[in-house]
Amino acid sequence: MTDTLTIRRPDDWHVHLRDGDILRGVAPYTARQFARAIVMPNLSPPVTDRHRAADYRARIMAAVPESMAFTPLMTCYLTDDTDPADVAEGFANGVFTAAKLYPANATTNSAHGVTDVANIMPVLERMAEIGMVLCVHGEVTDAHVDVFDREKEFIDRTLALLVERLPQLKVVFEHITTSDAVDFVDASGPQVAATVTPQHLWINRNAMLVGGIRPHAYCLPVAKREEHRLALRRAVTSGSAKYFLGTDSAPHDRAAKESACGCAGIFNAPHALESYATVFDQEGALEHFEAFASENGPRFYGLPLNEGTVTLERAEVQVVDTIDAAGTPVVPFHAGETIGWRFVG
Ligand SMILES: NC(=O)N[C@@H](CC(=O)O)C(=O)O
Ligand SMILES: [Zn+2]
Ligand SMILES: [Zn+2]
Repeated sequence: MTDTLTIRRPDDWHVHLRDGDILRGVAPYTARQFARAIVMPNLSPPVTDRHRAADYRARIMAAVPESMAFTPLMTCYLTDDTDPADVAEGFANGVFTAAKLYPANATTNSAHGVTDVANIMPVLERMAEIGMVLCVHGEVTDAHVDVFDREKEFIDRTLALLVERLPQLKVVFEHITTSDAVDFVDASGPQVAATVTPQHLWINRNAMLVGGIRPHAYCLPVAKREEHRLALRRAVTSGSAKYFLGTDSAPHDRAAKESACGCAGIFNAPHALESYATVFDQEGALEHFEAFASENGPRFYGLPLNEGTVTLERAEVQVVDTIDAAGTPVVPFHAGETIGWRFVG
């Protein structure tokens, strides 16, 4: 049995660091484990152009202790009015690493998102030309579609057509939650990849709804049936280069989640790597963990692999009930539970 695990330093290809005080409270948790992170642009107001992205990047750098070598990789929040030239210039200048498609009103702070992918075709065509990655929150927002079917519907109505229309465009289907998404990614060419969160590998929809309604298990896309969780576990541990680590760590004030209309999002940054490692261990697939955490992502994005390593050891770690994120109480994923791996550094 392996009792320590040393891997190339990993990256997080999808994280919400927020802004203001809570940014200072949460960013060090990500910077402690990951060399780089793709930072989501769904602030209020959203990060819709290269100037806002450069300013936000500076605020993130200021929030991370200097002793931590961490590089935030910025994304452009696409709207119906995004200027292709601004996106391309931001990419050329190294301000943007990717652009983010939020279907309007699909999730937290997505009201300014795209109402119809047809509206951003010129931006997407330009991105395909310059090799810039599109990150996608893949859910339809049609009120008639059941919330558990929104990811599958998005594949059928939007994503399949987009990939067919722009075969060169690099697309990350983010935080996938269904076997339908796994099937789609597996059947697509090498320009389509996916991230998977720790929570979707750990919980199914029962975690949210059995024995009481549990707001800290609520995120979007919502956790699905057990068969989907198992399909996600098989996908990430298969050794396929199409899957990589993206936590979707999404902190919200405890009170905003424990509410009559609780916010979507799970704060998993404090023990993200240990949570994933435990899954790979349980599946007998630790040999594929390093590629998932540290290699598949940078190769897909066309970025260098990190130098340096991190080490995990087999040990019982008790996860605290609440974290004080610079004044905001936030409940972490696995709160009150024990995880079987410890992050050494
Ligand atoms: N995942 C979530 O449930 N919430 C995210 C938004 C998102 O990634 O969809 C957030 O910003 O809170
Ligand atoms: Zn999302
Ligand atoms: Zn997210």
